[in-house]
Amino acid sequence: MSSDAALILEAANFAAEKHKQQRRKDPEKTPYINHPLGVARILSHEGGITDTAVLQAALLHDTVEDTNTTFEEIELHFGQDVRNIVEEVTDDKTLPKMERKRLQMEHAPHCSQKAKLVKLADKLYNLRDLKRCTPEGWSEQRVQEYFQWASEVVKGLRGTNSILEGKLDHMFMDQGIAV
Ligand SMILES: Nc1nc2c(ncn2[C@@H]2O[C@H](COP(=O)(O)OP(=O)(O)O)[C@@H](OP(=O)(O)OP(=O)(O)O)[C@H]2O)c(=O)[nH]1
Ligand SMILES: [Mn+2]
Repeated sequence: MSSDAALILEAANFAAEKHKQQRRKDPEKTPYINHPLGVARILSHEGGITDTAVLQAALLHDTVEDTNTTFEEIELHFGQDVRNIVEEVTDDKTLPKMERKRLQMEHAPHCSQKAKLVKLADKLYNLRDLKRCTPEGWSEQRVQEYFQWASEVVKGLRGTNSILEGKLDHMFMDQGIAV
């Protein structure tokens, strides 16, 4: 096996252990790990990304935000490059939700190219997931507001990967949002 494949599997396994108690918000209660795996897969299979640190960061991108994982732990296991990307895509969960949403819009244009790639794939996965089925307790209006907000964040991520941006644009247009 190539050493890059081994590094990627190590990140997948780390994320699986960290997210093991967590489920998605869909009625089926899909295991949460499906999301980071899908985000990494979008980058490799759709975006053409082969950068190992980006694929590892995609697998790990919600571990600090949503589990007891620390940035130090990420750095120890996966190095500073991966830690930096994960740090850039992690929301501060101690802030109120509206503030977190506003900060994502504000920070997006200032992210590194590697962090922008993870953010584009994260949004693409979540929007597809919203189309697949509505999370429990979400109204149609909340779904539409998520699309609207995501389109604002994606505006700040443009010029990074034309394939992913094109697919996101199709989703926004499909939803009646001008891009
Ligand atoms: N579409 C969808 N999303 C789900 C589902 N289960 C969990 N999520 C997660 O919910 C988040 C979006 O829901 P919100 O209500 O807007 O945000 P919050 O969970 O952070 O409060 C995303 O977090 P995130 O990945 O950190 O991205 P971001 O949207 O916060 O940038 C997404 O991964 C599901 O079944 N469908
Ligand atoms: Mn995510």
